[in-house]
Amino acid sequence: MSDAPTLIFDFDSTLVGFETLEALAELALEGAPEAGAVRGEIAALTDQAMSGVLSFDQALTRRLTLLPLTRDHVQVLAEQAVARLAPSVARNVETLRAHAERVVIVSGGFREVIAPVARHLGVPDEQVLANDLTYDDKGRVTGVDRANPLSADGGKVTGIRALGLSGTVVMIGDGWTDAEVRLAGLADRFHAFCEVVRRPRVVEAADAVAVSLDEVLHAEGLSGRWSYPRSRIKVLLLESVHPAAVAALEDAGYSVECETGALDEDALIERLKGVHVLGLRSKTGVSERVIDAADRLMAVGAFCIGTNHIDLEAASRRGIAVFNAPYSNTRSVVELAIGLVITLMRGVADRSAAMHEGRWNKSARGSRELRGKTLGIVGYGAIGSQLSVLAEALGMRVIYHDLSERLALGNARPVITLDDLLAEADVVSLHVDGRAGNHRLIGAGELARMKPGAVLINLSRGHVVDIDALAEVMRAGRLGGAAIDVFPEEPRTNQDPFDSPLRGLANVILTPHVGGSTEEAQEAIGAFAASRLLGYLNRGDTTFCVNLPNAQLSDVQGAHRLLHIHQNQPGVLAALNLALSEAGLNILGQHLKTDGRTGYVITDVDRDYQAGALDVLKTVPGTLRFRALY
Ligand SMILES: NC(=O)c1ccc[n+]([C@@H]2O[C@H](COP(=O)([O-])OP(=O)(O)OC[C@H]3O[C@@H](n4cnc5c(N)ncnc54)[C@H](O)[C@@H]3O)[C@@H](O)[C@H]2O)c1
Ligand SMILES: O=C(O)[C@H](O)COP(=O)(O)O
Repeated sequence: MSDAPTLIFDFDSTLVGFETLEALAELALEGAPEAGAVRGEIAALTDQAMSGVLSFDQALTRRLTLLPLTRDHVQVLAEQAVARLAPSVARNVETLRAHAERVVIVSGGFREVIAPVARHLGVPDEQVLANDLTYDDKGRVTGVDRANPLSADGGKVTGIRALGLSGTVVMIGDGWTDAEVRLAGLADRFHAFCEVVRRPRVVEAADAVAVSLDEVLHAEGLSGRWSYPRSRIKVLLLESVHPAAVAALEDAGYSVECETGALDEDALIERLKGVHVLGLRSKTGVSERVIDAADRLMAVGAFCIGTNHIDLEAASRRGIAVFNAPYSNTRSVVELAIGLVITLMRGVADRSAAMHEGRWNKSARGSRELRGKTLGIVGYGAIGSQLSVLAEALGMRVIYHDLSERLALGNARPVITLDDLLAEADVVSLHVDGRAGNHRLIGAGELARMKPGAVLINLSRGHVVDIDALAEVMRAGRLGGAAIDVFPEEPRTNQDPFDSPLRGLANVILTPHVGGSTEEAQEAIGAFAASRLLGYLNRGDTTFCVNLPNAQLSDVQGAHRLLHIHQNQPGVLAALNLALSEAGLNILGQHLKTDGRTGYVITDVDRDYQAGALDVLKTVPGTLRFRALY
């Protein structure tokens, strides 16, 4: 520990995510009519002091004068302080505790607010340099103890100098007074800490810029909670992935960038440079070319059910894990399917359109109840089987056809062939997956086999129905109606035009791929897919991964975790363990999961090994990807 650096932390906007005086202003001015204006003045004074354009002493005095502060306000903030640590500090508490004897907190803020945080981190009292508030006999704040050097300009420099620190000293903070410690020669390095606030003048004066504590710990050779600073792991989310996902990934410390629309192949290749994790929905294709061009990609999150637009084989070959959200929008699709059955069987869409054009057409002709009618479900997976339950509850008879053996729910009845289903159903609803073999599963021949007047619904994938053939059948009036939500070619963004031979046809409902687009579903997908990605990034957990062997893993405890993805070929595990043993690593636990093409070995090892010992694992024949977590 003796050659470890001393870390000097600023408090406000560094260890915690707030500025003390601004937070106290919130408490002291609650409900006051002038609150907004006073808070604004305080924030401006803080900023001027932290950027070095106003002296610290002046800023402190003027801010205290503006506030009717009491001991109670200070105590309330003190009680909140530990819960308001900056995110990267909160996740590195253990590391800071382990290093606490070489941690100093220096702040122009107040000891009463800092003390609980210092205690939480195990930092001894004598290593906390801060101002002491003074009170009158009614508990009102009168100012700060002027005998304390921290109350004056240059107070941090004076306080740190008085400590007489030896060895390497590292200053970490967001303000100009922190930069001054380095400029006074009292620190060997200054990290401008920008997780909470970024001040250009401070950044310019810094030796390094850190958007998280992970970065600082990594740069200073102190093991943080993770092997690689999370903020350097770039996540790119396309197609307006729900903010819940953005928040979850950012809260965990990763750097997230978002785009609203989908990207074409060339644009995606360009945009993926340096990206570790890609998130998308159904519109962005991830081809083999994209996978091969990606220089850092380790995981793809499909924030939807379908993964047919991602080359899973190519991803497996590169050891890139692909996740989806298989159940989060199931119910939304089913509800829309039910709505479409009723809407088609009553001709609601055309009647509504006529009314909007000023035409009144009251008639029962062609309108039918769904009670007692036969619903034919093609693809009895998650959506198909859920639809079966709801349709029966509405009085429909349900038959289904699936390539695999599926449990019949309620009174639903399996039929062996698609043709049998088409011949019997009044409503045909398609819920097959997007595999290539389902291309034009419903073409002219299948449409001809449907009962005259029956209706067709496609909420699965656009390539499943031959759209030209369907348009012809609808024009000929052979079918009663059709509702199509998915198309062979779909616009990438809401600004792009849409065209289809189905436009303008009677009792044909066209929806812009919104089967799963409900607020509930999108939020659930955002949370679920982000949790899968985080499980993989943080623990190596591959539960619900669609292209690599699934391994459910707990957090790494007291060990380093080595994740090795390889081609499933004989001898890899033996070679890996030989390499581990030759590198002097002590295995604490090991799992091997394989599927037809890939193997995944998770090895927890004792933390006591030589730096560089792990490099040899990348050379084990068959290795596709290797990473270490600690
Ligand atoms: N419109 C939307 O917004 C939307 C939303 C969610 C899902 N989807 C799509 O809905 C479809 C179904 O989703 P899911 O979650 O139920 O999938 P799933 O994988 O649970 O079920 C698909 C079922 O189809 C069966 N199947 C595949 N090909 C078949 C064929 N040719 N004949 C008969 N059965 C076949 C499979 O065996 C499986 O049981 C997928 O294509 C998915 O991408 C669309
Ligand atoms: O696969 C899915 O879940 C659906 O097709 C929904 O896709 P979307 O996220 O692009 O709406």
